[in-house]
Amino acid sequence: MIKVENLHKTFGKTVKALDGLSFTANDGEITGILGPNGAGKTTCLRTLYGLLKADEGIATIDGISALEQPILARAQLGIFPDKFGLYERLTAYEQIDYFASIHGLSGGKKKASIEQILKDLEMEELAHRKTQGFSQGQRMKVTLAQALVHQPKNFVLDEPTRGLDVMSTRILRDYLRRFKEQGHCILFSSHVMQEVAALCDRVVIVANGRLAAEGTPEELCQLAGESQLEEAFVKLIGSDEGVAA
Ligand SMILES: Nc1ncnc2c1ncn2[C@@H]1O[C@H](COP(=O)(O)OP(=O)(O)OP(=O)(O)O)[C@@H](O)[C@H]1O
Repeated sequence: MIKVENLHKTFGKTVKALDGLSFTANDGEITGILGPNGAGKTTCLRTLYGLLKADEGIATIDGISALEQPILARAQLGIFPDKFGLYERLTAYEQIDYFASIHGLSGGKKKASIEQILKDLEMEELAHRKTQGFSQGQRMKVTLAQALVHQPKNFVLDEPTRGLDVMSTRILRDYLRRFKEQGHCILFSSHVMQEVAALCDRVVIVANGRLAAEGTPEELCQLAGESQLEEAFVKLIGSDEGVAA
């Protein structure tokens, strides 16, 4: 479970990226953070990864403070970055092995974890090929495997489908649904309305660094008195700037 309470972050003297943001992402659910450009989504996620220190507030992953115990909190987290930084001279297996070692896995446990994730992602045949020349879908699978080889309970993705082709997006969506069914907590940021409506159990709408509304897509539509999430979103934040349909 990921919890954010009254999170504040100011850059320089004037840019208030987070202004008291609070929300919870539960286990067994996919939670989407939806907000226009500059709303504070990435700043919030970077605080959870331990890459940024909030000025004020609480951010916990399974009850562990990302601000006070960032390394321990980070160990409970799989992170899917917005760019796939693969080491092209290594094989897929070697890359996953490297990330497994960073997460403290070794010996038989490491081997078993790598074999499990290769099986889960149906990528055994790719395992011993160098990643140079991999298709986008294959690169995405390696990135997913790297993020999840230590079997974290929580998975955070920053605009995961940005730049992905249709096939890769489908593979990713299917995997996220399966991961959720196993009881994991999934949190992803997006400003793509269709993606959020199709995948999320709960949506957290962020605007100007604050929570504008939260609920299931249906609840948000009801709250705004609209039948489409896109219309509800525009009504709830009072603008349609920076949002993709
Ligand atoms: N390192 C930084 N230094 C200065 N300002 C920053 C920094 N990081 C973010 N900001 C500012 O904080 C605000 C929130 O940015 P953030 O990247 O969190 O928004 P976002 O919701 O992820 O936007 P997008 O959808 O465009 O990625 C913006 O005004 C941004 O310019």
